[in-house]
Amino acid sequence: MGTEAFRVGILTSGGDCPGLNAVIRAVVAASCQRGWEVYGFIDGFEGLLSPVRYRILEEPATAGIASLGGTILGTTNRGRFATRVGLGEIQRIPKTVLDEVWETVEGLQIGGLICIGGDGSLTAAQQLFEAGLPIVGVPKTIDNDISATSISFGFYSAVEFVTQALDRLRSTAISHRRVMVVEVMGRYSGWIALFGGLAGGADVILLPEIPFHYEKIAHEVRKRVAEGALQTMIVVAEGARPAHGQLVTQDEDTEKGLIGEIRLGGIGRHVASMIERMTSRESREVVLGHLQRGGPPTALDRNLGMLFGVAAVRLVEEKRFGEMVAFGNERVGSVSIQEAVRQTKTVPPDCEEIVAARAVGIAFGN
Ligand SMILES: Nc1ncnc2c1ncn2[C@@H]1O[C@H](COP(=O)(O)OP(=O)(O)OP(=O)(O)O)[C@@H](O)[C@H]1O
Ligand SMILES: O=P(O)(O)OC[C@H]1O[C@](O)(CO)[C@@H](O)[C@@H]1O
Ligand SMILES: [Mg+2]
Repeated sequence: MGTEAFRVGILTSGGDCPGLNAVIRAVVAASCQRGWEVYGFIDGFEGLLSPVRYRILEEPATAGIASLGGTILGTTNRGRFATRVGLGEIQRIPKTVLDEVWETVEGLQIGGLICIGGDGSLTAAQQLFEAGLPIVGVPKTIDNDISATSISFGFYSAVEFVTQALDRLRSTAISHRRVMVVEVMGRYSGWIALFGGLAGGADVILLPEIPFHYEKIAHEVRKRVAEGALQTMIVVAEGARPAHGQLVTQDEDTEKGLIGEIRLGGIGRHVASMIERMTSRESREVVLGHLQRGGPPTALDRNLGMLFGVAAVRLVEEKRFGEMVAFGNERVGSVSIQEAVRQTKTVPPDCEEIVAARAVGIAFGN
């Protein structure tokens, strides 16, 4: 690296996620070990545009942040870097925006820019790399929808919260003999619904990957009532939809001109009202929403964040730009960002967890 101070940039982009601060902490600590300076850009890629906003991250100031939820750098999934606006739809970042990023990175003499983001932000990072910028990617997602890494931080923190929420909701559902419909995040992937639903003892799990039939769910509820069950717990992924129906979305942001990914949400209410109508069992819906993303990371997610941060610094040191840290074969390695964002990782309908769930009587509405 030579003796002159090397400067690395870091940013967090997309929805926030438990474990981001653990990555930031590891990047700062590992960079300091090498005598590098770390510039943390504020509010994701937006901080690279005029007026450029960054903080110089020093080692002592980041000690202890790994246990904190959110990101000390701020993040956004709205603005001038929209690349994904629906399942499989990719947009190009305007050249004027790419040119401005170039000027910032060149002007500040950033030798490597570590972009921590989900599938959309990494698609943006790939476009910056193609424009010649020294980009290294770190996958972050509560949705677990990034292929090429078998695991990413944030997911298990979200699953833990869903599990605890189901434990609580069951006792009130039992007391009132109700059907409880719990809507969870995950966008177009059902991982949070599946893993949270299994751990939390759901009776019915509705996934984007398995279009459902209301009649099948109603049949399940009636069967359970006939068998003496006091409650039925239904977990529905925000991206789940009936076999002959549409995704339920919240379009207000797009109407307000805030460009970014389509917002999903609202299917829980439809399921609860249909099931109440079809079975005459009182039903309630609960949307867990951003509670799944907030709060401190689990121990696993802190440690994963640390491993990913250290690996990202190593990629910068080795000038392996265009690569993303990835977990596979029980170790941390890397893959090209291009490869990593090519496909959304969805739940295979015949995966081990679903086969096991069916074996213990959990229904999927199909
Ligand atoms: N500055 C930005 N301007 C516009 N869109 C952005 C910006 N930064 C990220 N995005 C968009 O936000 C979306 C989500 O980002 P990303 O995939 O990184 O996060 P995520 O973990 O999937 O979380 P979420 O999808 O909830 O934001 C993507 O569609 C991406 O294109
Ligand atoms: O911050 P927002 O725009 O509400 O994002 C919500 C989305 O972000 C995620 O939390 C993470 O991708 C999704 O599960 C959810 O659809
Ligand atoms: Mg995403």
